[in-house]
Amino acid sequence: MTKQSVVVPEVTVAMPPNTAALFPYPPPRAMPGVAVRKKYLQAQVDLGSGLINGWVESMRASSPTHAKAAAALAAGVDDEHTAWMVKHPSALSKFDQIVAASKGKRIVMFLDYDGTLSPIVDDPDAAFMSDAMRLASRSVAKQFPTAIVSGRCRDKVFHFVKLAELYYAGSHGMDIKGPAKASRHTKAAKAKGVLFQPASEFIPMIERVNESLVEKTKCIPGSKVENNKFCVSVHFRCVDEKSWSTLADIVKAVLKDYPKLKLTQGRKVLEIRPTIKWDKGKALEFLLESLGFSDCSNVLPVYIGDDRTDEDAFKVLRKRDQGTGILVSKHSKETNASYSLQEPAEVMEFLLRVVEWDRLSKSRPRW
Ligand SMILES: O=P(O)(O)OC[C@H]1O[C@H](O[C@H]2O[C@H](CO)[C@@H](O)[C@H](O)[C@H]2O)[C@H](O)[C@@H](O)[C@@H]1O
Repeated sequence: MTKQSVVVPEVTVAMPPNTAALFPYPPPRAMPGVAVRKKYLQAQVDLGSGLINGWVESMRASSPTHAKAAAALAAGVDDEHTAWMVKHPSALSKFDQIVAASKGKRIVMFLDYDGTLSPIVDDPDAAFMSDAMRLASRSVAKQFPTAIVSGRCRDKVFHFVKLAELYYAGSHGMDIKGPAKASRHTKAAKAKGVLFQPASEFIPMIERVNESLVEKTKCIPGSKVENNKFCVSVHFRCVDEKSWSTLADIVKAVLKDYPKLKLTQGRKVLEIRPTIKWDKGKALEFLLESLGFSDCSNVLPVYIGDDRTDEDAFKVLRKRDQGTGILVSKHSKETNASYSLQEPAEVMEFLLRVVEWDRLSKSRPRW
């Protein structure tokens, strides 16, 4: 791939012609229980009447912090979880299987940030990464091309990670940049300075919606609006559950004036983003192409993430029948990932094992 075809300072992605398809009417009814859990896979939130309540239900179901579930898991009597682990085994216990699949292939590492490299905390501005995790990520990036793929704005996630040698795909992949300095990976792939911003025309609109949300959510204690440049997050984590529906209704009311924006759902967060067909899955494909792996069979993308928005990337891996998707979760969730890890500490262990395995592997072709 030539530099000219990779460096795209501003690219407009065609808007879907019919937004009605994105906001169906009449909306499907909210589903309780297992069905709600299955809705986990559907990141986009419908704005129709009643569905915001369905979303609130779904948010409760997909963030199982309730004592009962935790106790069942601790006591080893959660049959559903046991069955889930059979389908999505630990990437640590299946480590040999994962690295065997990479034989003769280049690993490219994709890492989500919140809940994957840093533990989930109440204050989004305090989601710091440990020094040990930073060292592990740096070691990974020495061996393999490595990208951080986050819902956060690129500058903010860089501020947390602080590693110049990585690729960063911020705002759910709507803001992609290559390493500041050329590395052996970037030299090989001629991808230094990659910049892709398919939603730049939305920045003024995002600023307006951010201001409006800040103003209108002031009345909800604990709510927080975070401007992620190409998207906006409205945080529910510190809001009393009794006020979740009210907060969701406020978001929905603001969004009514912005038909070119849509809602997606994360961990106790609603995310407002442009209706362009771009997501973490597309970002993964873009980065693979930029690295010169578009139609290659000799690449093994490994994507590790914890959230619904990461499902777009897991889906791409499944569709390509290539690579390894790893969901970070202690609880059973519908997912397109093949493996699981319980928490960031396990992610770090996995990364260090991959680095060590690669060092010891004499047969592995080098860059
Ligand atoms: O794609 P990610 O890197 O996982 O980013 C998704 C969102 O992550 C952040 O929110 C989440 O983490 C917070 C800190 O632990 C937590 O307080 C919040 O409840 C989580 O949803 C970030 O603040 C959002 O802007 C990202 O969109």
